[in-house]
Amino acid sequence: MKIFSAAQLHKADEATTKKHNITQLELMEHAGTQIFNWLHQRMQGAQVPIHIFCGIGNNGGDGLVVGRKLMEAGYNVEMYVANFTDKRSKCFLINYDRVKSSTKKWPKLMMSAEDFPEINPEDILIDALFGIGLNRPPEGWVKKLIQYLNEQKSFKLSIDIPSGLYPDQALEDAEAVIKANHTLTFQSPKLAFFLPETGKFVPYYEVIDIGLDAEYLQKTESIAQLISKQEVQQFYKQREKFSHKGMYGHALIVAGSYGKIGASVLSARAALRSGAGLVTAFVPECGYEVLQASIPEVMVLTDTEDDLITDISYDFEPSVIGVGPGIGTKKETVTALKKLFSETKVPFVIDADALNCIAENESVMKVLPKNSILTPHPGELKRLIGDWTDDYDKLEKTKKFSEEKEVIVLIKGAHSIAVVGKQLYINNTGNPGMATGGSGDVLTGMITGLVAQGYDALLATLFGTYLHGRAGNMVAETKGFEALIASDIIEYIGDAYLDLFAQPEQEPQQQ
Ligand SMILES: NC(=O)C1=CN([C@@H]2O[C@H](COP(=O)(O)OP(=O)(O)OC[C@H]3O[C@@H](n4cnc5c(N)ncnc54)[C@H](OP(=O)(O)O)[C@@H]3O)[C@@H](O)[C@H]2O)[C@@H](O)CC1
Ligand SMILES: [K+]
Repeated sequence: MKIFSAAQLHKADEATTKKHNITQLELMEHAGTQIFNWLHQRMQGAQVPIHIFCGIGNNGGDGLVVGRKLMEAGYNVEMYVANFTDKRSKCFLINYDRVKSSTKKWPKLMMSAEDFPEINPEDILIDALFGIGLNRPPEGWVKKLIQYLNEQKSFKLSIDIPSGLYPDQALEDAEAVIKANHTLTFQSPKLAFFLPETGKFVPYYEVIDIGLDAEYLQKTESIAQLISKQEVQQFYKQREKFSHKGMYGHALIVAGSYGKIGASVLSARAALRSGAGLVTAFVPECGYEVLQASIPEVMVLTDTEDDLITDISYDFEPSVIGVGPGIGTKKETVTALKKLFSETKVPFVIDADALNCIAENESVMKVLPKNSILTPHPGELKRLIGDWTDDYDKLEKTKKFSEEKEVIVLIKGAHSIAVVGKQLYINNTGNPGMATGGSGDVLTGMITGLVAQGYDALLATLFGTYLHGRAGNMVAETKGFEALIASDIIEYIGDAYLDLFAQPEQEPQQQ
């Protein structure tokens, strides 16, 4: 799904009204009606008090439409207008009048903190103060209003975006943003929903299709893409009946050091479970028995050193090399990596300590193979590209790094983001239970296993990240977040594949 900027959405709005000969007011009525339908379906006429807080722009206009519709349907509604300026939008004003003529009552005007209403914990709050037209942080009594609403225990529903948040710009005042329980957003999720500093204000959201011009949206290059099941279904390569293991590649996993041999076990097993035809693990001598005993399907090559990797040599042509988990950053390992990168012409998946070795040694950075897939967590990313001021600065710096080095960078996080030049692809699976040791080693193995099978670097990155998160979600369904460990993720890779094309269960037919 495409993620558009505020500017693009405003243009889409214009294109829609022009091309389809509908007015902005009709578009607003349609958008507000959809929010009303969403609420009505869930509330079924319940007389829970609903407080709607409207600004004076079009987001406020949406709030007025919702309020009018709810009142017409007999709900217990109170509407407030935060009159922070007199520059009210045209559609707001028309809807303001419509509220009066339909309900015989004006919304309550709020001019200062004295006008804040009393709210009970079981009441519902609807936030229509600011939408994507916010252009500076809320201040004064408006900021106080946001804080007052945040103090309430009531359920908070934001229209389009939690007020105070920019859709695609860094947050300036985290104290002036509605902490929404749920957000109903128009047409496209906003980039802010997926970034750590701003995503915390959007724990749950749903996209409401308000019918913006499909052709315009299709033609417009979005600022990012959200990768969900619908997208990854297209990536999947079906296996052919007359295929053999040689067709699914031979992955080499270079991982582990004394005390961290588990990392190589996790990566190698994950590469196998993802479908690599053959997997060989290259480990320090001390890892030999552990690997042979724990994964009989994996072949093992060992370094001459007992405790660490010092010289990576092998006697076959790997289709891909996954390198880094648990290897440490000792001088000898750095030298081995430099040699590997300069002498080998195969696709690489580079993770963990291999990334640290690159960041700490300019001579290794210089031989970083083009088209590699790098999978840093934020700490490793910082070592690679330097510090950033905010999430957007982080994305810009990563784009630059990706362009300069011609590599794919997967920034791991709650929503992992694959950066390929200027393009951003946002993963939509995973859960907080996956923040556990070894989870990244599993991902490295999975992406390596997919490249081995012939998926190109970008597809392998996106598909692997999706499956990793989906498998983690399936573990969480039975074990919860806390008990989830990295090995569990591997055990659910098969289920994650099956789930790609699983049909939803049919309700049993009534006799
Ligand atoms: N996309 C679509 O197709 C559709 C979009 N729709 C809806 O429109 C929304 C966007 O509406 P919008 O552009 O009128 O902006 P919105 O956020 O309501 O208000 C901004 C107003 O506040 C002001 N202002 C800004 N910052 C401020 C601050 N800190 N403190 C105080 N004032 C501040 C600013 O005025 P300024 O003072 O800068 O002149 C402006 O007047 C969108 O989110 C969605 O809900 C739907 O109707 C359906 C179709
Ligand atoms: K809002």
